Amino acid sequence: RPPGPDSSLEPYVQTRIFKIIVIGDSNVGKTCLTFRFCGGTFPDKTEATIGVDFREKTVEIEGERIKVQVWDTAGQERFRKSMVEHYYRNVHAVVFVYDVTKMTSFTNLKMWIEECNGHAVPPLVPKVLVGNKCDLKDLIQVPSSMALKFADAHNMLLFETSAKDPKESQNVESIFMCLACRLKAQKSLLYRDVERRPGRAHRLELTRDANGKSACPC
Ligand SMILES: Nc1nc2c(ncn2[C@@H]2O[C@H](COP(=O)(O)OP(=O)(O)OP(=O)(O)O)[C@@H](O)[C@H]2O)c(=O)[nH]1
Ligand SMILES: [Mg+2]
Repeated sequence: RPPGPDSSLEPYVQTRIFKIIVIGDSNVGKTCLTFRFCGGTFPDKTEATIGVDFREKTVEIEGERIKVQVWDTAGQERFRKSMVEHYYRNVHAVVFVYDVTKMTSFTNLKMWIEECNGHAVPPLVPKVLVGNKCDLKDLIQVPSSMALKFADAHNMLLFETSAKDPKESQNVESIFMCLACRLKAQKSLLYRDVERRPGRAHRLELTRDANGKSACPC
């Protein structure tokens, strides 16, 4: 049967892209965490990131394919200064990382949050806190209770992870999946899509409704 007028009502499937930036001191493990999420492995050797490295992974949430675009940023000031504006432009979510074995990487979070706030990131943009290198149990300097208090005060979820330990890979996955779920649930992104592509919003909405209940892991 040739396609009739009804074919225009078929749900329009478009892969949405969520831009998630990973921020924090140099050496806390941002590159390793993003590698673990996007590639599934722990890199043997890393160099300090210069500017930004992009990694991405397509995930499926409630039947919708979503491209999670991870921006692995540089922690060293000299490698990031010309890039900062690009990091924060149209960002959908922010991951702040510290190293549980290095107190200064935790106390510096204040500075990273200030930088983020200084770039007019809307309050609706979800932010999470990640304490990395939990496999180094004997070297822990930042107690969970302290990190939790900080996360609460800043309205963020806390994830304690290890990019290195394969047994923790599920935890690393849940950082990004949790954010992707929250973003998917946010109507504002839908409206942003509407602005860019007039006429297609209705079909996107149909896709959402058809998928029923949330499969969010958090
Ligand atoms: N034990 C342990 N080491 C880790 C872990 N994650 C990263 N590392 C090590 O920490 C060092 C720094 O990791 P990177 O991922 O390059 O750090 P970064 O935050 O990207 O650093 P910049 O790019 O300079 O901002 C490397 O030697 C990693 O092997 C972890 O979960 N456990
Ligand atoms: Mg790096």
